[in-house]
Amino acid sequence: MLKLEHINVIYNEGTKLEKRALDDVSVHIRPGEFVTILGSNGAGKSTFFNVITGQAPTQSGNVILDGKDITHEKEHIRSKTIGRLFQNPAQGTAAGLTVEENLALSAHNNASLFSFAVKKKDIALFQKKLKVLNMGLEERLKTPIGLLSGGQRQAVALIMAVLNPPKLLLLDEHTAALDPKSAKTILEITDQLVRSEQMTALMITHNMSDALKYGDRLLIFNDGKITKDFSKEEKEKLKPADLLEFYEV
Ligand SMILES: Nc1ncnc2c1ncn2[C@@H]1O[C@H](COP(=O)(O)OP(=O)(O)OP(=O)(O)O)[C@@H](O)[C@H]1O
Repeated sequence: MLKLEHINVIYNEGTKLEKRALDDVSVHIRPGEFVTILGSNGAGKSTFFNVITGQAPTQSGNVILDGKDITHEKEHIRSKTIGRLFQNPAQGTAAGLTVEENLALSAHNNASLFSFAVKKKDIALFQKKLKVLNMGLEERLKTPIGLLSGGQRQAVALIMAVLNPPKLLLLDEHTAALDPKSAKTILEITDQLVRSEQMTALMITHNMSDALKYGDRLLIFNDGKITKDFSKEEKEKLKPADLLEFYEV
């Protein structure tokens, strides 16, 4: 589904600030896999996502999505098939627009300046999708999204990301800024949506329990490399404390 072959990313090459963020990374993600990703700060996890979305320049290597080499494809083209959620829900939503206008933007694929115009038939769909969250957000379609709490806003961002299910969903510490209860709710819904829409998803987290509980494969990054690749069966035998030894300090 997604293949990265011998990816190298070096920032500030040839200067004192040179940093090899990804060091000959190769990995094959199979269709429908839900992969969790752990690693210390600076290990290269976000750069890995940035290479997939086209936001990080690669020195060498190839990115192949569904058999197509997208290494040189522009970010805005890739964003049509690759969805991404960030730690800060503000990054995925427009504060000045209402909940329904934000959803309309996603539903109409940001196709024009007026994509946020809400059509009558949209309303029923948005209410149905928001109801799944069990947060009462289906009653708040006319609320400016900036007035929602972080957890509520991230929940809407999640629905926006899967309204037209992407081929690949990248979750970049998307619950890290939320309180434990909201984080749990968002993770449960994420898991449910990934499964029901049969999406391929990659999720970066710093929470070892979540990395073991969710998904069916676990990758561990260290110093620009994938140093561990646990299958579902291997993952099921691990406890959070077992993972500490795989972190380099
Ligand atoms: N645009 C950039 N310019 C220069 N260096 C960068 C840039 N982006 C990342 N780096 C460096 O590349 C390395 C990998 O960073 P990256 O953000 O991918 O790590 P990470 O595993 O996502 O870390 P964290 O868990 O802290 O988010 C770090 O040393 C970082 O400082």
